[in-house]
Amino acid sequence: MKRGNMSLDPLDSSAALKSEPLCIFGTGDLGRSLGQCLLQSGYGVVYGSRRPDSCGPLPQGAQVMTHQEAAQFANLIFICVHREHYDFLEMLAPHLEGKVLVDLSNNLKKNLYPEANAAYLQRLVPKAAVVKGLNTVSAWALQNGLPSGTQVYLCGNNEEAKRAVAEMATKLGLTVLDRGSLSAARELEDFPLRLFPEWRIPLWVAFSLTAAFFIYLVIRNTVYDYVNNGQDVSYGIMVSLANKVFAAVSLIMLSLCYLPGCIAAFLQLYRGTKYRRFPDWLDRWMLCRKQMGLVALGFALLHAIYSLINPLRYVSTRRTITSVVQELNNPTTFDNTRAWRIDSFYALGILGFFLYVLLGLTSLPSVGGSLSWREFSFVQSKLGYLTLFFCTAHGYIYGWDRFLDHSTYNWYTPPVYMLCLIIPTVVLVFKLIIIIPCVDRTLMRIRQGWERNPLRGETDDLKFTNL
Ligand SMILES: NC(=O)C1=CN([C@@H]2O[C@H](COP(=O)(O)OP(=O)(O)OC[C@H]3O[C@@H](n4cnc5c(N)ncnc54)[C@H](OP(=O)(O)O)[C@@H]3O)[C@@H](O)[C@H]2O)C=CC1
Ligand SMILES: [Fe+3]
Repeated sequence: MKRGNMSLDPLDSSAALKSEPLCIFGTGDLGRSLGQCLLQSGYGVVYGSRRPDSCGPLPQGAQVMTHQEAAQFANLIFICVHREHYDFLEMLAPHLEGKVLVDLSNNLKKNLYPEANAAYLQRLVPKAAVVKGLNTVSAWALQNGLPSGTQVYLCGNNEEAKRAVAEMATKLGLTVLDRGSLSAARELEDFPLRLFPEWRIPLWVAFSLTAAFFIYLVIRNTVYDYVNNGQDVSYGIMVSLANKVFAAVSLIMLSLCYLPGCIAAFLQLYRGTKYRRFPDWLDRWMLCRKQMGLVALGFALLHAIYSLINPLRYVSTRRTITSVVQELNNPTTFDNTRAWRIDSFYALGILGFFLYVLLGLTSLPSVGGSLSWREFSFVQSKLGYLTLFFCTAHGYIYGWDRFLDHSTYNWYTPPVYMLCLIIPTVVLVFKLIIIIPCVDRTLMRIRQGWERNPLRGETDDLKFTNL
């Protein structure tokens, strides 16, 4: 490494930064993985370490020296050290003057310190240009190859410093989002601490529905049988009853993926414009539709597995296979209509489940990304409604002629398969209304920017939504 080749002019042009080595302080997990990526992308890497002679294996081609020496070799320095150990940087401050310091640190929990780590670093080394960023990628992901287009965030007060870091990140295959000045650092540091934010509502809905249906079924089936008929059917809780709950939750959650789209369409029709904000609750609901659908798919999968073992249990506990075969072969006991009903019930269930899986697959970024916008919206909207239709029909055929039979209403309560058909039916009826040609035409015009009452401009309320 020739020192004579490089420019020590701080915040030099990014081209100069690229030709000179980049420096990494810290030879831990992140430092090593980042160094390896940078070397693979053609950058030279020099490590600054407390113990340059005994710091463990480093990526091939990297050099290691003391912090002070390493700092002289580069203008861009990645700080891969925990914030708790930043005090050594204060002593180094004179050697870091004018350098770009990239703060990658994260904390163990929110609001652990009164100021953001990057702001603290800036305070320790006031004459350096601190850029906060890249802290959302893990050492593991760097080592195992980042999926192309992985988003990273940057913020900092020095535009040129940010540009240099952004250029380097782009070369690593990352997509950079500039979040503004260093005051955004705390927000960036909180990103890795988020715990499934988009999953919270779907999981909460799934948990609540499961608990409610489970309790409801235990009371109206198990307890009812015990009290009224003196029969102990509590063994059914583990499979039959659970299977009913999974089916109901899955169907309701699938319909909840499509209900907000219908509500939004009616709102746009009512308002006569798409340029007004949806209520916050509707926005939040729409943002978690994908997760809602995946949770619904999970429950459908459970329902499919439980349904497969359910008849086996039935045969082994209540009847023998021979008796079932005898029943089927006896023309006096064989009911053709019932057979049609059962076969249609299974066919619709299997088709519904197949489409469900297809929907789930296209929501994977690697599959969805390979589809055009039209293909994606065809699968998610048209096939989605078809899935909902099949699954709802599967439920209706299950009920068949029992909807009007008063003996199914134990303690005057409707069975779960009826309850779980309410929302899907409402959604399908809404959709039918929306696709009536005159309604559909008006909605299309609104979505293309037409306004019924253009003078009523609510410019601060602008919202462009593609449903
Ligand atoms: N690991 C990860 O996936 C990610 C980590 N981060 C952040 O990167 C930073 C480093 O994480 P990680 O690499 O996992 O941590 P490690 O503990 O693996 O490495 C930290 C490195 O800091 C150096 N160090 C330790 N103590 C001191 C000290 N007293 N003074 C100076 N340097 C010291 C050491 O290097 P040496 O012995 O060479 O001096 C050590 O290897 C943290 O702030 C973390 O939040 C951010 C995103 C992802
Ligand atoms: Fe079913």
